[in-house]
Amino acid sequence: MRIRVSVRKRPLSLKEKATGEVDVLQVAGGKGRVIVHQPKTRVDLEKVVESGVFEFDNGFGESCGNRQVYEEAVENLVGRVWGGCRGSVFAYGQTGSGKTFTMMGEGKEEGVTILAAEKLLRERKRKGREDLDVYVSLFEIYGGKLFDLLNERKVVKCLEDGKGRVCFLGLTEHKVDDLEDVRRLISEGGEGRSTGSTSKNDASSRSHAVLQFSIRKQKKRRERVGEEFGRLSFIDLAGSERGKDTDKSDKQTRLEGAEINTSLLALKEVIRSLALGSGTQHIPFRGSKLTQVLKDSFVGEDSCSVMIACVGPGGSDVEHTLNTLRYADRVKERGVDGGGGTGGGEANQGEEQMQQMQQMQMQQLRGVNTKNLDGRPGTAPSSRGGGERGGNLGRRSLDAGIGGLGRRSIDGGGGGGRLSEALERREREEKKGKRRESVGGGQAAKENNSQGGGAGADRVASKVRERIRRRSLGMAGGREKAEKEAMKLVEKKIPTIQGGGNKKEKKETERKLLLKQKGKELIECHRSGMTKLLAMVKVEMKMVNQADQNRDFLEEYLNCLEELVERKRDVVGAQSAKLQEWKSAREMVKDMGGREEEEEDIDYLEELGQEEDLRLN
Ligand SMILES: Nc1ncnc2c1ncn2[C@@H]1O[C@H](COP(=O)(O)OP(=O)(O)OP(=O)(O)O)[C@@H](O)[C@H]1O
Repeated sequence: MRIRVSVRKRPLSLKEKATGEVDVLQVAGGKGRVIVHQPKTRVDLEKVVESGVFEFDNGFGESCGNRQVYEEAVENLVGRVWGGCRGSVFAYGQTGSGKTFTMMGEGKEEGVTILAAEKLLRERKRKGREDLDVYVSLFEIYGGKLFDLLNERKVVKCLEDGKGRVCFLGLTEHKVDDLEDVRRLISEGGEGRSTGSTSKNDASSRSHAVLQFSIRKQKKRRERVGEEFGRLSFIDLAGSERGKDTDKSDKQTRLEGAEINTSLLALKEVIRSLALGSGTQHIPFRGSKLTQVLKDSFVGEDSCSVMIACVGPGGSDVEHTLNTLRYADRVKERGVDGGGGTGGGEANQGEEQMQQMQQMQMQQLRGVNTKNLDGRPGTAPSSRGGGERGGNLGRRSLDAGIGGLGRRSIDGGGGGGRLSEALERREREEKKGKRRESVGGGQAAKENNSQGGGAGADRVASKVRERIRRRSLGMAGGREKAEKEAMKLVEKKIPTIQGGGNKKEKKETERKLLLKQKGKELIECHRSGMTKLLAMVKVEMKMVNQADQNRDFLEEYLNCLEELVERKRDVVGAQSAKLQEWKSAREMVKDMGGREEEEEDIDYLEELGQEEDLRLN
């Protein structure tokens, strides 16, 4: 599996220009080098600009059209489909960053999907492959379900055949002979897509849209459809967003936002696992509908993918832009050959995987070839800073410009800065004799108490213990009450099941069931997150000890730490997405006059989430 990663910057919109937005993004001459300038005010009120440099396979500035994006990033993949390849092109980015514009086009600017269709149809003629037909299907993934956008939004099932290949039950495929057919189908399907409004985009796509071109052999007698020869999927992912972007939106939009983020995290997790593993590695394709659908594009020797990371240039979006670029950077680093795993059970990724990751980091470090802006071999690893206590690495005053900064200096340098600050703090605390252990989740803290677990970890552990105690008391003393409540719920459900309940009751019951389901998912997600964190803590302990004993290990240590922090963010991100889903479901129940039965648990989880955030920051 190979992933090419490109970045596309859109121009400032009229609205942004009117509000005086500053362009903080520079794409250097189509080479794939992207520079982000992030204005900041330091604690001493000095204004500084942190500049970060990222490198990708391609970079497209605001003056590049869709055709250039297509020719440089996608065309090659289209050609490979005629060799039987299963490929995918996916656009990732913040809401309003230009994903739909790039994929589907707008006005006279044709999207890369149309341009790819043009080549597919042209090649068919040129190669004289009239024995093969081109089919188009278009569906969206919304709320964990698939809807056929070319067949009145009928529900489609995503299954696997005996050979482990993904197939779509109930999805209509439309044979196309010319480009007009494709244009018509795309515009027809686009009308049925779920859209909503966020603070960043008035017509935001609230679903992942998947346009598939299937190359099929002509069907033989008795066959319903011809055998598939190759497949090319274009995925216009729903916008990644932060709670802030949807905080003024309605519950539905927030619930959608949480689901979108969950599936994007699952996609990242899949790519990460693919790059880590050999064939025996578990790949969590079942983490979301999106990853189940994309499975074919990621496994197998003939699979190939292109990611187009879309970014906005505005200063107010710089956090988003950095998030997108970091996500893309991870995909690029990970998206290498190998990754042939077909996915087994939903096993937890434990210590073994972390060790593999550690090894891989070291290998990467040995082969690292980072350049400074001027093209000279750089010193990025050391500029990541721990050894130099580089709290200010990657920071320059406005006058100083950006020259000479290492790659990913915001990410790396800033991270290094945080690390060195933390090290300094630790030293200070040690001197005062009140060093606090700052690693580990609740469970981990419990286990690590013998190693001097500090107040933060203790607090989490005591909360867990308190919760377990309260639970057990409730079970011992309140069984009767619980049974009564269960009966009440069943009684409420009976009229609905018998079809005799009124609409309101039915809705209320459905919402309560949804709330219960979301609660269950939240707790499962929390539990698996804790297991992952625990595995990470074990690796961290080893790393810290090694780095303490052997200073030569410091650079490897910093790289591993960076990876660990990223993984912890993912775990916390997944937990807060699930928490958000649960909260939206709870609000829906409250609206119907329902009671909050699990408030206590959630207060606890919210607090835990805040603890995690504190620990990561
Ligand atoms: N490269 C570009 N050139 C000119 N205008 C662009 C470009 N990219 C995006 N735009 C404009 O920006 C706006 C938002 O773009 P678009 O709808 O494609 O964003 P999106 O990433 O798909 O958002 P969402 O995830 O919310 O659906 C549109 O009005 C579009 O015309």
